Amino acid sequence: MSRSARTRALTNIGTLVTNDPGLGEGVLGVRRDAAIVFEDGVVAWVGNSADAPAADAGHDLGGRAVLPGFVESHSHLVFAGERAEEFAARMSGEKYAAGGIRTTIEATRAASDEQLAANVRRLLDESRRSGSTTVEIKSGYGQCTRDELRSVQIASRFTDEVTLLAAHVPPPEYAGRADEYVTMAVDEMIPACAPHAKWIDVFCERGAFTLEQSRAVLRAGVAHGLIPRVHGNQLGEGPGVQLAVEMGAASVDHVTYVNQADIDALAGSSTVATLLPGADFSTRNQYPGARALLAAGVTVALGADCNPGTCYTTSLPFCIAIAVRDMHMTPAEAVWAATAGGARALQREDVGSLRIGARADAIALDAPSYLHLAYRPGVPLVREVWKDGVLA
Ligand SMILES: N=CN[C@@H](CCC(=O)O)C(=O)O
Ligand SMILES: [Zn+2]
Repeated sequence: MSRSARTRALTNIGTLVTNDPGLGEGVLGVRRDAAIVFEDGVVAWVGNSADAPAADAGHDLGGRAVLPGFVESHSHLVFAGERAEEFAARMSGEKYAAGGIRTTIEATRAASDEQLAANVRRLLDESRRSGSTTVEIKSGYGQCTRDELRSVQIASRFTDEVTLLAAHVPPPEYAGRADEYVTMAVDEMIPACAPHAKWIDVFCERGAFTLEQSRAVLRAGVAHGLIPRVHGNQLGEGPGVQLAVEMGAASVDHVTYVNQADIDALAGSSTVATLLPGADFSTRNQYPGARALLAAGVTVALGADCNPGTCYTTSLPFCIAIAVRDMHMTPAEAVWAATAGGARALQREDVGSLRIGARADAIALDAPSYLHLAYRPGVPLVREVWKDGVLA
């Protein structure tokens, strides 16, 4: 199939997930025996395979499933080194503590720009192979102006969804002086980095930053044109969810330990709850209460949260399998959360669905239905990935 074809028809699709209820059944807008046509990088036509219009290039899916590409709304790809020993110790009973982040700060500061960029490229390629076509990338392993600045600059070479994680954990030179670190971040780091980012993020958690410190960081980001998102309620109950709602954050991520007031606040807000079950898996944490959030009407996204500490996977299919098996989400809820949910968390309307006019970002599975993503855990089912209508 030519890469320069203007129109491409994908025919003989066994199950097509559109995420447009107007195009098919249920919230996933599922159609059987379907076809889809991409034109100039966007979705131009969806219908029955037998009715597919002529196109410059054709692709027979042989009954396989086609879905929107996954929208990964939470990843920490700018780092050096790894922490396999820390993981092994956890599996022998050690508890995860935010302080482990400092090991990666040290390695990241010591790495060259080229090494950091090569690591981002490697992980993005891995992520693409498991079906992610839009990926948010956070900084957060620099924690000083020089290293946060180069982190967001490197991230911005690869994605428009760059997050300045200005306050991840106080770095070693600010040990016991988190307030002073926040003052530095507000006065110096955020103004320097903001032109290279879209989002501002903070780790509001015991062992990281308090409510007041986190609020100050988010406010400084907003003052420099960034949109807030929050890491919160990962390791215990805390103020992260409420802060996210107060700030009108796009998402609050982790949301593992919440009370009814947190759920109610989220339900009455536009803040997405982004659940990261891979992190709970790799830290032997409890899983988030997805059913309670969904029952309250909260918008739920799923992210893979690739990072060297809590979760060294880029695989959203793996997270979908956990969400279904252990968090009791239905396969349809989990697939929606990893596609349309991720798009909501990034405030994007052009990705996360295959409605007419959406970006032609799609994946084909080596399976007849999206159900197999949970039914066949650990199997590399993503066979083809189209980005902007072109086979990647
Ligand atoms: N929770 C904070 N940040 C990362 C973990 C970072 C690390 O341990 O290196 C997360 O999303 O899980
Ligand atoms: Zn994170």
